[in-house]
Amino acid sequence: MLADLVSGSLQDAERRREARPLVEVEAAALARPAALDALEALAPADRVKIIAEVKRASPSRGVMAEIPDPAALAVSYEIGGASAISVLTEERRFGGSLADLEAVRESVSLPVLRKDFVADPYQVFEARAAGADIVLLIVAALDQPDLVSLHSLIRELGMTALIETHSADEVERALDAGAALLGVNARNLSTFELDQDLFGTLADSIPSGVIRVAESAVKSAADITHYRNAGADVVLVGEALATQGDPVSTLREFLAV
Ligand SMILES: O=P(O)(O)OC[C@@H](O)[C@@H](O)c1c[nH]c2ccccc12
Repeated sequence: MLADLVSGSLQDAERRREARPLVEVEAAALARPAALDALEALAPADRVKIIAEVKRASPSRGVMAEIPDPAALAVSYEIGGASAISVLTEERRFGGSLADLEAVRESVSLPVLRKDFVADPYQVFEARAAGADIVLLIVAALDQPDLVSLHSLIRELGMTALIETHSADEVERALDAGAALLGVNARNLSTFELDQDLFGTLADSIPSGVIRVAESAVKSAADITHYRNAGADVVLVGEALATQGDPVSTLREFLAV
């Protein structure tokens, strides 16, 4: 399933590349104002930080939120106290787009994360051209040389990689690749099963100095507390915020733990 998601994203990138060749996207990426410093925005603090996600749909849940105005949702996230905004740009199963990311970028002053199945340098240049500050790299979707080279490119463009893992081996690979912002996804992207305790199991193997991000499976403030107690510096929340009528108060409640 993960392989299908990656190949779908790559096919979509190929289609966009026909309309807009790499040289053009590269020029647009370099013309952007410098990326925001995500490591500073997400640095460990005496309170938990939240990356709030603009998420319409997922393979496991189907369509969950219409989100006619992703920029307005992102503004609510900023008002509610989020430290960064994640935008799904995967089109086929998550219903996102780079246009969503650009709209969000124009409307908030927080770092913005491109959440997609990135496996080709073209997608990294696209992310920067659209104004992303952070790019997700999923260890399970990449071999080690690609993980290392995509991470280098992300840094060369002044951005930060959120390197996502789902096992002890993957944490080791992320650290070998120089991860400074390391995510543990509670959801297995091949089976879609959730394991909310995985973060706690792996947290000790992440050295201090690396920002620890717990991803997925937050439904209530108690889940934020669960991750915080297990050592999370940052929690990434999608569905619980995107499907909420009042994301500002939900976020404030999540941040009050
Ligand atoms: O909606 P949730 O359970 O709060 O999860 C958000 C986020 O962690 C999830 O969307 C996600 C984590 N890693 C991913 C990789 C690709 C697509 C999506 C994801």
